[in-house]
Formats: sequence, structure tokens, C-alpha cells
Amino acid sequence: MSKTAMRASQKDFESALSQVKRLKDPGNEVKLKLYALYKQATEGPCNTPKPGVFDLINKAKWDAWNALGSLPKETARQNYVDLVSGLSSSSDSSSQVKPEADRKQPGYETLVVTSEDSITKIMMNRPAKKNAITIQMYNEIMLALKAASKDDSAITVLTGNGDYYSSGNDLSNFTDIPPEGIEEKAKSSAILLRDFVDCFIDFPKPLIAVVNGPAVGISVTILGLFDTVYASSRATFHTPFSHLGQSPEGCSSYTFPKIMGPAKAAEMLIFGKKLTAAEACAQGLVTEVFPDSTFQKEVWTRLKAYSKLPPNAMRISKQVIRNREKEKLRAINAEESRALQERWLSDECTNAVMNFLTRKAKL
Ligand SMILES: CCCC/C=C/CC(=O)SCCNC(=O)CCNC(=O)[C@H](O)C(C)(C)COP(=O)(O)OP(=O)(O)OC[C@H]1O[C@@H](n2cnc3c(N)ncnc32)[C@H](O)[C@@H]1OP(=O)(O)O
Repeated sequence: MSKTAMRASQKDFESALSQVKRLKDPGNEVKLKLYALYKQATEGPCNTPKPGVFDLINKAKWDAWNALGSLPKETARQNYVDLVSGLSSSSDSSSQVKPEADRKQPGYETLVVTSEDSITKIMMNRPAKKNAITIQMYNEIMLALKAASKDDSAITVLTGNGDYYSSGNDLSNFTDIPPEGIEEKAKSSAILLRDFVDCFIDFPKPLIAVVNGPAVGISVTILGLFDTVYASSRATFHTPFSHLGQSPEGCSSYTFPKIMGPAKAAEMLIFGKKLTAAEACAQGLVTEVFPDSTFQKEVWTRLKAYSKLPPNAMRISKQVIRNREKEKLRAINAEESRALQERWLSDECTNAVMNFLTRKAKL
């Protein structure tokens, strides 16, 4: 029987609604389609006033819903279920490990992933946006880490393209509010954050950060979960959580006091003190700093030598060093994510994000 000949039940629809939250970000166009079909399936034809021209996001949503005209609720429900099912099967196939070595791996839009000389390199690739991490990028980094954990490389590297390592969470992630409302957005963001950080906690091979420039927010906090951090002399390390009405994540509430002592950690995590590469190295967050002019050459020469060491011995050494803390780190990650879920609903956070997005504030 063809898909369209079948009728989606309310149960199918509800299961598609929960499935959609676990999908890789399908991009804005598909998200608008999903939104429109959801509204049509639950409320019928578009019945709200058209938003003003400057209310770009709500206008795009309204246009997508209105374009469905008088499509019956049942057909919209069926189309929603079919669309989610198509997205699920393509995202399943893109998560399979691909064996091609020595060249750019396909399937990533926000990253460049390569495997060469027994090193898998995951490079964040939104240089024009300072490698700010979108929902899609969180999902792609998780996919790339899962693939790297199973491929035949010995070590894995995370780095950034352009002048920044990463400016942290893309603050426009907070503007894409689903039909279920802001609370649901905070909840799904907390789940995404927890899953993302768990991938670093659980990563089984040596994981190296090649910090090519300034690092902000979550790109700094997760460094405590890496095995080695090499920084360019141009890099800085900034966790301005209080300025943003937020609180620490990436297990930094535990790893930073352990690495640098509680007093130095508090200056970074509570007061948002920005560290230079030399300071971050003196405090133990960074393994070694290289002059910016020779950074890439020196780091990659070093990493190529390390990647020739026996891979199983390196894995076991990492396990012995890290395994006894894994459960604790997972619990800390869950607790930090819960705290942030509440913070994201606060006026302090909303105002800080709006000030950035309306160009009133920068770090
Ligand atoms: C779901 C899980 C959530 C986990 C939560 C994590 C918490 C964090 O990560 S908190 C950290 C959030 N990051 C920031 O607050 C940084 C905001 N960005 C800035 O303050 C500045 O952009 C900068 C200091 C990083 C760089 O300033 P600079 O003058 O050199 O460059 P810009 O012209 O500002 O940036 C170029 C371009 O990139 C856009 N952009 C940069 N960073 C972000 C960002 N984090 N989110 C969204 N967009 C960002 C910036 O708006 C510019 O875009 P346009 O060219 O379109 O104007």
C-alpha cells in the first residue's frame, strides 16, 4: 500500500511529534514546512492576523501555514507523518560510519571532517559567524564524534576554520521558538546540551583541541573534557555566563575548579574573566601555547608523530585515566543542563540575548 493511501492515526502523529525532536536539524525550509503542517493538522486553515513585515520569523511561519489554504486536517497530519519519516530515514543513513579515508567526508554542512595520517580532524566551518554553534552544528559534531569513535583513526582533533576557534552557542538558537512554546524550547535545548556534552565524556580515543583563535562559552567549557589542548598565542578563553544571564555547562563547574583551583575557576565562570593563552596554560586548561605564526605547522607535526603510537595502548591509557570519573561527569552534566533550562527562561538571559541580536551588546 502506498504511504499516501494510508491514514495517519493520532498515535502516528504523536510519535512523529516526538521523533522530530531527535532529528538532526533539517534546515529552516523543512522546519517551516513542519510548522505549517503541524498548525494545519491541529488548528485547521490559518486563522491568525498576518504579522508585520519586520517580524521576520513569525511572518515566514505565517506565510508557510497560510500557503496550505484549506488542506484538510487529516491530510496535513498524514503529510506531517510522511515528512518526518522521510527525514528520519535520511538522517539514519547519514549517521552510518563511512570508511573513506584521506579525504573530506560528505554529509556535513557546518563542519569539514577529514581522516588522514590516522587522525580524524573535525573542523567547525562557519568562519563568517566566528564558528558560532548552531543546532545543526551541535548535531553534526555529535555525528562526527560517533563516527570517529568507530573509524580506524588513532586520535581525533576538534578545531575551527578562520580567525576564531568558536564564539560558542549561536545566540540566534534562542529565537527559533516551536509552536509548543518557549518552555518546550528550553527543554529540548537542555536535552541537546546534555547529549552533546555526553559525547565528549564518552569519547573513547585521545581527543585533542587545536584552538586556533579566540574561544567563547561552551567551546571553552568542554575543553576540560579533552585530553590535550594546544592553543595559538592569539587564542583567548572567555566564559561570560553571568553577563548572558546563564550558568556554566560542559562539566566546567567540576573540571575547572579541579584543573585550576576554585578561586581561579570562579573568576572565569562567575565573573567572566577572559584568559590569554599564556594564562590558560599557566592555569592548566591549555597543554601548550605555540606562536601564532608557526601554530599550524608545529601542532600538526606533533600530532602526526603521536598518531603513530600504538592506538590500542592510547585508548586503554585514556580509559584508565578517565573511566572512574565518567558517571560523576554525566551526573554533573545533567545537573548543569537542568540549571540552564531554567536560566534560559529568565529575564536576565532573554535581555542579554536580545541585546546581542539587536546589536546593542557584544562581549
Ligand atoms: C543548546 C545548547 C546551548 C549551550 C549554551 C552555551 C553557552 C555559550 O556558549 S555562551 C557564549 C555565547 N556567545 C556569545 O555570547 C558571543 C557573541 N558574540 C560576540 O560577542 C561577538 O560576535 C564576538 C566578540 C565573538 C566577535 O566580535 P567581532 O566584532 O570580532 O565579530 P562580529 O561582527 O560580532 O561577528 C561576525 C558575525 O558573527 C556573528 N556571531 C558571532 N558570534 C555569534 C554568536 N555566538 N551567536 C550568533 N552570531 C554570532 C555576528 O553576529 C556577526 O554576524 P553578522 O555578520 O551577520 O552581523
